[in-house]
Parts: sequence; C-alpha cells; structure tokens
Amino acid sequence: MLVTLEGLDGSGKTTVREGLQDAYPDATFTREPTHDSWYGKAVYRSIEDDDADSLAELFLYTADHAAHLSRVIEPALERGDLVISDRYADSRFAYQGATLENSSRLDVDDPLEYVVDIHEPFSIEPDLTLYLDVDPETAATRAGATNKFERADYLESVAENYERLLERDPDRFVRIDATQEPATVLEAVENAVADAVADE
Ligand SMILES: Nc1ncnc2c1ncn2[C@@H]1O[C@H](COP(=O)(O)OP(=O)(O)OP(=O)(O)O)[C@@H](O)[C@H]1O
Ligand SMILES: Cc1cn([C@H]2C[C@H](O)[C@@H](COP(=O)(O)O)O2)c(=O)[nH]c1=O
Repeated sequence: MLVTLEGLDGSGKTTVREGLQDAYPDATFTREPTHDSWYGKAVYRSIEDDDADSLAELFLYTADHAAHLSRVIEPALERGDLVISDRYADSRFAYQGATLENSSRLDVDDPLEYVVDIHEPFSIEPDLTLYLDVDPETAATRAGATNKFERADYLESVAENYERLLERDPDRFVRIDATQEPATVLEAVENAVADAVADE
C-alpha cells in the first residue's frame, strides 16, 4: 500500500513522518525530492536557483520521481511493504502547476492538468494521501521562508491547486487540520493510516 503525505512547506510532514516511523517501524519511509540520488541533488540545485527555468525544473522533479518509482517505490510495493512517502506526485501538480501558471514557458490552458497528464503513463497513484492543511501564512512562517517556494503569496496559489486535487479525488485524500497541536495531528494521521491498512 502506498501512502503519501502532502501539504504546503512547513505544514508538518516531517514531524508526522517521524511519529509514523514509531507506529510503523517495518514500513518503507521515503521522500521526494529524493535525498540519496543525483536526480534529487539536481532538484535541490534548482530549488536554490531563483532564476531556474520553470519548465526545466518541472522535468527535473519528474525525472527524480521516475527514478524514485523504479528504484525505491516499486521494489518496496513488490515486497508487500507499507510505503509512506513524504511528498509525491501531488506536490508537482500543486507546486509546478502554480509556477507554470505564472510563467510564459508553457502554452497550455491549464498547467496543473498538463503536469497530471505527464505523470499518467508511468506513475502509480497512491492508495491514500494525507493532506496536512495549514494556511499559507502559517506555512511560510513555520518553514522560515528559506527558499523561493516558501513565500505566502506563492503558497496561496499552491494551496488553491491542492484544493483542486482534493476536489477531483475525494476518495484518495484525507484532509487533516494541521494547525492543531502536533500530537493531535499525528493521532488523526495514525487513525487514517490504520483505517486504510485495515481496509486493504
Ligand atoms: N502541528 C504543529 N503545530 C505547530 N508547529 C508545528 C506543527 N507541526 C510542525 N510544526 C513546526 O513547524 C516547523 C515545520 O515542520 P515540519 O518540518 O514538520 O514541516 P514540513 O511540512 O516537513 O516542512 P517542509 O515541507 O518545509 O520540509 C517545525 O519547526 C515544526 O516543529
Ligand atoms: C516533491 C516536490 C517538492 N517541491 C517543493 C516543495 C518544497 O518547497 C521543496 C522541497 O521539498 P521539502 O519537502 O521542503 O524538502 O520543493 C516542488 O515544487 N515540487 C515537487 O514535486
């Protein structure tokens, strides 16, 4: 089973992941951008570059996702592991959908749909996606505004895209109010994962 954690920067994904590691010690925990591949390193170079080409950046993230799937996710799912990924394809739909909406690099009506379509032929849809819901101001403050994505005005557009994704896929997403105390957020997440595992 593939479970993904999604949300704005600073929404608390890392905090939740650490709690889930205690509850599910045998699960495969992973993340995007990946931390242990040259594809992920290329993505982090792009994140640090305020002038990065937005279209090139989309394909860097997508290349990292392709390698992540073949090297980590697919083998773990084939072993029968519970796989929990801190960010996954929805981050691309929401973040690069927002970046490309405000750029002249792509001549399409709906950048979010374009990014979804790119993934369709090769990616795997998660069984469950936990959306840690915080407002953009709280997200930017918590994240510390250390890179170009962690600005409240940009995160506003990203949050709108996440709302579109939740609307189009209500059975896959579970919305968690991530402005609550960390322990309450973790409890809600653990309950949602336990329900999904029990239903499998
Ligand atoms: N529920 C919460 N209430 C208040 N503060 C929180 C909560 N969850 C996390 N934090 C704090 O917010 C900051 C960001 O949390 P965390 O690193 O878990 O978020 P993240 O979603 O992984 O961020 P990023 O996407 O930027 O890596 C940390 O200082 C963390 O202690
Ligand atoms: C996977 C992915 C991530 N991003 C953005 C979101 C963050 O601002 C950075 C790095 O993520 P982290 O969890 O804070 O380490 O990258 C993105 O724009 N598109 C993606 O597909």
